[in-house]
This record gives sequence, structure tokens and C-alpha cells, in this order.
Amino acid sequence: MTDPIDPADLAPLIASGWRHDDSRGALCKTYRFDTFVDAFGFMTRAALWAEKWNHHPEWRNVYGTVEVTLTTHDAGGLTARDVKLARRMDDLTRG
Ligand SMILES: C[C@H](O)[C@H](O)[C@H]1CNC2=NC(N)=NC(=O)C2=N1
Repeated sequence: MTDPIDPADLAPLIASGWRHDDSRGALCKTYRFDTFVDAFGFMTRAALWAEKWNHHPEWRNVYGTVEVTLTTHDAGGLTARDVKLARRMDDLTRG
């Protein structure tokens, strides 16, 4: 698998609320915002990074909630690209 994941990279993500779904080879997290506009603004900013890095989330938005699943489709599981995007998504919520 190209860009193999370093298991040590998972610990800080788990600590910040990401869940490692080993069966799916994915990282999952639910972000909760005060408003739909805040949630969509987060998605917009994250989408720009996803497009820049050509690595895209699977996500679902309902009002202020954004459910995110990150996995590398080309690799059939988790890669460093997922860790990188997860970190950036968390950074975007820190203002
Ligand atoms: C050709 C392929 O679609 C591209 O290399 C990118 C697009 N975005 C992607 N996003 C994700 N999550 N996994 C991929 O393997 C992936 N591949």
C-alpha cells in the first residue's frame, strides 16, 4: 500500500475524537457546529484542501452535524493521506 499509515499517527487523532474503524480501514469523526452555516463553512474549507491534495472525504451533513469518514479508495484502506486530511480538518475547527 502506497503511503502506508504509521500507527503512531493514530493516537493523537483518537485523542481528538477520531474513531479507527479497522474493519473498514477508515477514520471516522462526527463534528458538531452551532449552526448549519458553520457546518457548511467547515465543509467548504475542508473541500478546498481535499481538492488541493486530491484526497476526498466521505461525509454527511445534517444541520450542524458533519459525519466524516476518511479512507483511501485507491488503496482499499487507511493511508497517510487520510491522516493528513484528518489533521487538517481538526486544524480548521481550531479557528
Ligand atoms: C483517480 C482517483 O480518483 C484520485 O487519485 C483520487 C481522488 N480522491 C480520492 N479520495 C480518496 N479518499 N481516496 C482516493 O483513493 C482518491 N483518489
